[in-house]
Amino acid sequence: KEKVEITKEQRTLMKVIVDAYSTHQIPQDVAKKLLQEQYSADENFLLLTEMATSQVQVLVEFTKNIPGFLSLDREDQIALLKGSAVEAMFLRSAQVFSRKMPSGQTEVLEERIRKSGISEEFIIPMFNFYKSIVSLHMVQEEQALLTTITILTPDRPYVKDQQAVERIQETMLELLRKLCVLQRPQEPQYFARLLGRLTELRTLSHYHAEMLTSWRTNDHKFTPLLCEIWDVQ
Ligand SMILES: O=C(NC1CCCCC1)[C@H](C1CCCCC1)n1c(-c2ccc(-n3cccn3)nc2)nc2cc(F)c(F)cc21
Repeated sequence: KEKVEITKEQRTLMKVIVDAYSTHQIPQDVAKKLLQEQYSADENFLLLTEMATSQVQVLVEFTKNIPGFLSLDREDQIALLKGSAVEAMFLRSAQVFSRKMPSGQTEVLEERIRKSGISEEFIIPMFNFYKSIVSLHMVQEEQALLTTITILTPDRPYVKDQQAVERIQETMLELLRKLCVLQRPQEPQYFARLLGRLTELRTLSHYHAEMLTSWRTNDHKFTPLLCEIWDVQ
C-alpha cells in the first residue's frame, strides 16, 4: 500500500493556488441572475459575452499567481492564456452548475440555459459535460488544480518552450494525484477520471465558435477582448 504524503512545499503550493482561485472569481453571480428572471436570446447573448469577458480578465489575474507561470517566456504565457480561455470558461460554467442549490433550482437553471438561445445540437454535449463534472463532487482544491492543469497544457498552439510548461504542469499533476489518493482512498481511479474530464472539455471547446455564431440572436456583437481570445469576427 503506497504511503502518500503531501510535503510542506506542496501544502504551500496548494494554499497559493486555492487562495488565488477563490480570490479571482467574477464579481456578479450569473446563476443568481438566470434564476431571477427569464431573458431573451439577445439579452442572454449579451450576458454571456459580458460574463466571458470578465472571466478572461480574472483568468489572467489567476495565472499570475501560479508559481512559475510568470517566469515562462512572455509569448508563451499569452499562448497558454489564449489556448485555455474557452476551456477555462466551460470548466468554470460546469463548476457553477455543480454548486449545491436549494432543491429544484438546478432544474430551473438548466431549463433557462437550454432556452437561452444556444442551438439545440450543442445543448446535449454541453450538459453531458456539466453532469459529468457534477457527478465527481469535486472539492475546491481539485477544481482549482484542474483549472491550473488546463491552463498549463504544453501542446497549445504557438507555445515555443513546451518543456518549461510541462515541468510546471507535472508539479500540479503530482499534487492533484496525491490529493485524490488522500481524499478518496476508496476510489483509486478518481484521479484518472478527473483527467478524463479534460478530454471531454477539449472536445466541447471545439464547438464554441460554432455555438456563438449559431446563437439565436440578430446581433452577434463581441467585445475586443473576446475577439482576441475567441476565434470570432
Ligand atoms: O454566463 C455563462 N457562463 C459564465 C461564463 C464565465 C464563468 C461563469 C459562468 C453562461 C450563461 C450565459 C447566459 C445564457 C445562459 C448561459 N453559462 C454557460 C455557457 C453556455 C454557453 C457558452 N458558450 C460558449 C460559447 C458558446 N456558448 N458558455 C457558457 N453555462 C452555464 C452554466 C451555469 F450553471 C451558469 F450559471 C451559466 C452558464
